[in-house]
Amino acid sequence: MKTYSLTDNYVHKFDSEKIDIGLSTENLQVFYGENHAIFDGTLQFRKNSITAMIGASGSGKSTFLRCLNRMNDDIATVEGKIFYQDLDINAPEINVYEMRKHVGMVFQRPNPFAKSIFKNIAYPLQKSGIKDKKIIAERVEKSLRQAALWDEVKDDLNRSALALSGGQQQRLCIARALAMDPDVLLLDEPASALDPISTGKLEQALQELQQHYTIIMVTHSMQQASRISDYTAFFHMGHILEFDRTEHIFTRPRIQATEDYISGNFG
Ligand SMILES: Nc1ncnc2c1ncn2[C@@H]1O[C@H](COP(=O)(O)OP(=O)(O)OP(=O)(O)O)[C@@H](O)[C@H]1O
Repeated sequence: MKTYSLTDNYVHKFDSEKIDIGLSTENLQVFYGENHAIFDGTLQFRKNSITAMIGASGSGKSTFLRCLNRMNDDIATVEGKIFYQDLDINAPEINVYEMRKHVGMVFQRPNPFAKSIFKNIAYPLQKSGIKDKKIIAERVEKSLRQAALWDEVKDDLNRSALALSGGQQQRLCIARALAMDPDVLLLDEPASALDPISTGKLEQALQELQQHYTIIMVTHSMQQASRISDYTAFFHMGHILEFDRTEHIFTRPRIQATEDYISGNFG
């Protein structure tokens, strides 16, 4: 395996006076016991954009992503700051349940509830205190439309979600996250279990959503990152070695490790 400098990096910084930032991290460090998994993760995620996180297996992408809505609370020690609308989401006064309504997450494997399509979305809304049936029905429809699933399921919302295809289930999970009205959507390899047609539909849905959300996505597919993301962060051994506009990363990266990774000469 080639060795690369871990201090030679380029992380583009936005002028936050001019550019809206949906989420940002400062000096994020993550430890699993003795294992130092993330070193100094300082990154800004632009609003109304898709940011892809790429890098080899074990480079820390999922660890970083999971910190962004505190999914690592019980399994790792997280140091540094994560800001959502000027709030440090790790501050003691933050209600994690409320915070996750603003920063939603979709996992690698679709994980719908063993309930109807309608209830998959209605149930979390009811749990969050919304009782009005009309509002719930409107939210179900809106989020299914946003996830580009409505046309495929509208005729039978009482069908079991488990009877949907994997790709449909993943879009249902996106709809479920969107129904809570988040600003930020985190996705951990959302298409890894999907066939190319389902992946295409999912990517199309994400590109529509990008107009209204801050989307942050871990992907193993460099084609996917280059097709749909606006910005790309390249991770290596727990370090963010490069962060820039996706077109720069894929056409003229500044860091040797990035160039080797995207051209398949890595390791
Ligand atoms: N729950 C955990 N407990 C202990 N160590 C973990 C845990 N999750 C991840 N790690 C370690 O943290 C490091 C980063 O792993 P992480 O899963 O974040 O990488 P990744 O880039 O997302 O990898 P992949 O692409 O394979 O999903 C690795 O050394 C991994 O072994």
